[in-house]
Amino acid sequence: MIIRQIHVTPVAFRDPPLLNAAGVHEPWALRTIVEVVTDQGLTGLGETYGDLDHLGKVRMCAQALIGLDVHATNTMYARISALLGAPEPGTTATETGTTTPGPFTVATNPEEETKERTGESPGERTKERTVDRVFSPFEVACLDIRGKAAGVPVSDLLGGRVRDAVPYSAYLFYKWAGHPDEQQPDRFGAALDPAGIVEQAGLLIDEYGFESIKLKGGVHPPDEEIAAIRALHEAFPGVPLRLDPNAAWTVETSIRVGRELDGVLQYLEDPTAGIPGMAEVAAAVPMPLATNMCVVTPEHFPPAMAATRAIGVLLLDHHYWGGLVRSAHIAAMCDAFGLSMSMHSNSHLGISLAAMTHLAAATPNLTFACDTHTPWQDGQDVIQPGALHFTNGAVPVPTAPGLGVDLDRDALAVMNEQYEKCGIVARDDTSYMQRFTPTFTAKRPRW
Ligand SMILES: O=C([O-])[C@@H](O)[C@@H](O)[C@H](O)[C@@H](O)C(=O)[O-]
Ligand SMILES: [Mg+2]
Repeated sequence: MIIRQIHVTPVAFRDPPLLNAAGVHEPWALRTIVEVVTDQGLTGLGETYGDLDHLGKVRMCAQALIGLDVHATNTMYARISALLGAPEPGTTATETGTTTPGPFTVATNPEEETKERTGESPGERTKERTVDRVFSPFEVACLDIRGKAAGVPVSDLLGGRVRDAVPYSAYLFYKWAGHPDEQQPDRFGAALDPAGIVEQAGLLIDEYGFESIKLKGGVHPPDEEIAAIRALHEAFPGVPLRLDPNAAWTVETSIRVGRELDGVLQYLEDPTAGIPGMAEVAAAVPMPLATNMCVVTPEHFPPAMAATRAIGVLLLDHHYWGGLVRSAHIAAMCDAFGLSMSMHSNSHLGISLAAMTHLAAATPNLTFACDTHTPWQDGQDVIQPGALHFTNGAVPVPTAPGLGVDLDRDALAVMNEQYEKCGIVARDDTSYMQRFTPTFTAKRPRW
């Protein structure tokens, strides 16, 4: 099964004004859709970030994969590494480099970003992180093809599903009623205080049946966010709750909030920046700490696990851990270290939701409900309707061959046109926020 063509299409879709520590979501979210076509006419789908710099890398690397067999993912990874100037897989990295925009709310330069995560000098593997992100959509597309050729779902290629449906959590955001320039509230309305957050939770739970709740924090002073969590606890007794301020707090603030929310939170996600700070907090609060910020590459495991454990829960994300098979290896590592697992999300479409669902279904130790931004897409998608749906907050694992989703070519064309017209080329929550609040800074820690 030789790769003959690869189509790389940037798309944009409407995104509500969701608030976070970095600012606010712009009116359009970007993604890149990858289609791999083989000599036998089989097509596989992948989805990744849409920022221009990343898109350029995906396009450049796509050319280098033509002529390879869809099983040759090691060769694909090596070719992408070489093109992006990363060290050969299996050798020691010696250079620092640039990173593509990824899953982190705050855009920092790579050196500061690494320092923040690990508390150490810039990691030497920044380029490998970029390789993982660029490689991921191609790997997913190849697995889609391999599943179609073998007549089995992707979850079977990952070891087989251990659950028939993957639970997701209601991912709540503080938000404005609508984008200020549009002067029209969106259907989700404003959520700026505990009552608004409880109302939003009610809406998402009614529509999707979610049985866990995550609140994106780091927006209001911590006491207001504690009040929102308490209000959720009261309104939805027994429903597991998580709070994620994206490292907007100092170690002291994190410890205070963690202690105040004893018995209320299932876990506290990235309260503070860096492994050393997280370790200090973890030692002083009653609940486990989770992360998608301070452990994002294998080299972060040893410092995160040393002495006092910095984290108890890892949020997996195949978009930056290098695809589905590499993510399964990370899950094995979590098992070895006794870490629990959940799944991280950014604004995404249905190809990603399908890939996330297959991965979570085939990962026995991923036992916490996963994050998803799906409700915020509000029905917009590049896949044909019907293949994925939520029942009691869970997505039944597709059983059709491959990912089990088909591209809606008309929708792809419309979303590509939206990309061309929307005028956004990279996610920038901070600058968008500063248009309305010029004094806003994404400085961390803020409280
Ligand atoms: O969509 C957002 O604003 C989130 O804050 C996202 O960018 C984060 O990467 C993410 O969901 C998280 O868990 O940190
Ligand atoms: Mg997070």
